[in-house]
This record gives sequence, C-alpha cells and structure tokens, in this order.
Amino acid sequence: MKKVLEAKELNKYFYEPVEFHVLKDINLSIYSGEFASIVGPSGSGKSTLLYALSSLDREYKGQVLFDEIELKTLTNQKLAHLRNKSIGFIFQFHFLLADFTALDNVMLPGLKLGELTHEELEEKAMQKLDILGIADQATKNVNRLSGGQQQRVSIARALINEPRIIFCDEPTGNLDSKNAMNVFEMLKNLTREFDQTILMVTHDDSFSSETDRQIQLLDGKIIDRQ
Ligand SMILES: Nc1ncnc2c1ncn2[C@@H]1O[C@H](COP(=O)(O)OP(=O)(O)OP(=O)(O)O)[C@@H](O)[C@H]1O
Repeated sequence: MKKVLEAKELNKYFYEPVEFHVLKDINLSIYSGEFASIVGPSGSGKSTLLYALSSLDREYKGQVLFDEIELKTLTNQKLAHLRNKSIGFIFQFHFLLADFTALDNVMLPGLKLGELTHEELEEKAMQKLDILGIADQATKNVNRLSGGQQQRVSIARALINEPRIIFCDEPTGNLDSKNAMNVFEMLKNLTREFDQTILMVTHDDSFSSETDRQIQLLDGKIIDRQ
C-alpha cells in the first residue's frame, strides 16, 4: 500500500505558561485506503498530533511528509493549495457558513480550487450530498438542518476536491448517539466503498475499535499500534 503520510521523530513543545513536551518521538505512517484512529486519555496529545499531521500546525521538531514531501519545506502558498486540493477536514463543530445553502457550503472549496466549471462543480457537490444521504437537503439553508445533517454536509464539503486523506477531530463528539452512529457509519462507508483514507481522533472506543488500526497515545507517546 502507498504511504500517504509519515511522521519522523516528531516532537512538539508548548512554551506557555511553562515549557511542556507534548508529543514525544512520534514515528508513524498512514497508508492509502486505511481508516486509522488516534485514541488515548484526555490530554494525551491526540488533537495536537492531528494538527501537526494535517499541516494546520508546523511548529514542531522532526518531519511530517505528505506524499513524501516535507510539509515544513512548502511555502504558505503551496501549503494552502495542498490543503485545499489534497486534505479534507472534519471537526467536532462543523464550521459551515451560516446563511448559505448546504450545496453552496459543499461547493466552496471546489470554487476556491478553480479546476471545474460552476456546473461541473454543482453536479459533483450533488453527488457527494447523495453519497451522504442528504441530496434532498441541498437547497436548504444549513441553519435549518439538524446537527447530524450539518455534520454530513461538512463531510460532503471535505470530499468535494477528492482529497488524498481526511482528518477528523472528534467528528461525532457534538452529536447524540443515534446521529453519532450514523455519521461514523458514513465515514466507514467512505473507506470501504470509495477507498478514502481517513485519520480520526476519537474518545469513543466503540468507534475506534471498528477502524482498521488504533494508534494509542499516552502522555504524548505512541504506546500501541494494531
Ligand atoms: N496551545 C496550547 N498551549 C499550551 N498547552 C496546550 C495547548 N494546547 C494543548 N495543550 C496541552 O497539551 C496537552 C495535549 O492536548 P491535546 O488537546 O492534544 O490533548 P487531547 O488528547 O486531544 O485531549 P482531549 O481528549 O481532552 O481533547 C494537554 O495537556 C493540553 O493542556
């Protein structure tokens, strides 16, 4: 399997209010098509690791390679392009644009990338909403959707540019158990049916146990890989 992402000797420090060594000697590879989860107790460094691996944070020691390109060597402009084209993000809070429709929200990263016409993009966005089972909600303002539907819109948005990898930080954390299960099943379906690579931080053992691999963190160190 092709390596999508690799961390080599990744160490992260926070310096405020006191120096704190948060990630310790992380070596890790994520392969194309796998659904991996990062698990561990609160404060163990899961989100910090996800932010470094996903290029949102580049203030660390060591290397993170995306398709063998070291992220730290990219200019801000090249990094912004790589993020938009090759990386999808799903957070606990969806960060959708209020006052815009579901369809507009899904199309936005595609408009920014500028590779397709408006019509082509609209068709593609509708396909993504359809995969997520909410094509019938496309023209509704996102404020009028339920929490579970909003999170599905944010997944469709993450998919629009057909990213190499999707990073999820507690994607089900803000949902009731039924919607959480539903959103998790959608993510699982993306990996199983469409070979989408996903790396997900979660507190929920019932979800992480269903991923291909659990990366276990304790006090900033990887203690187990399955
Ligand atoms: N900006 C920051 N400055 C200083 N310390 C931070 C900062 N962000 C996080 N930390 C600390 O780093 C440690 C790891 O935080 P992180 O959010 O990565 O943990 P986590 O495993 O994702 O936790 P949770 O499961 O509670 O979300 C914690 O002790 C946290 O207090």
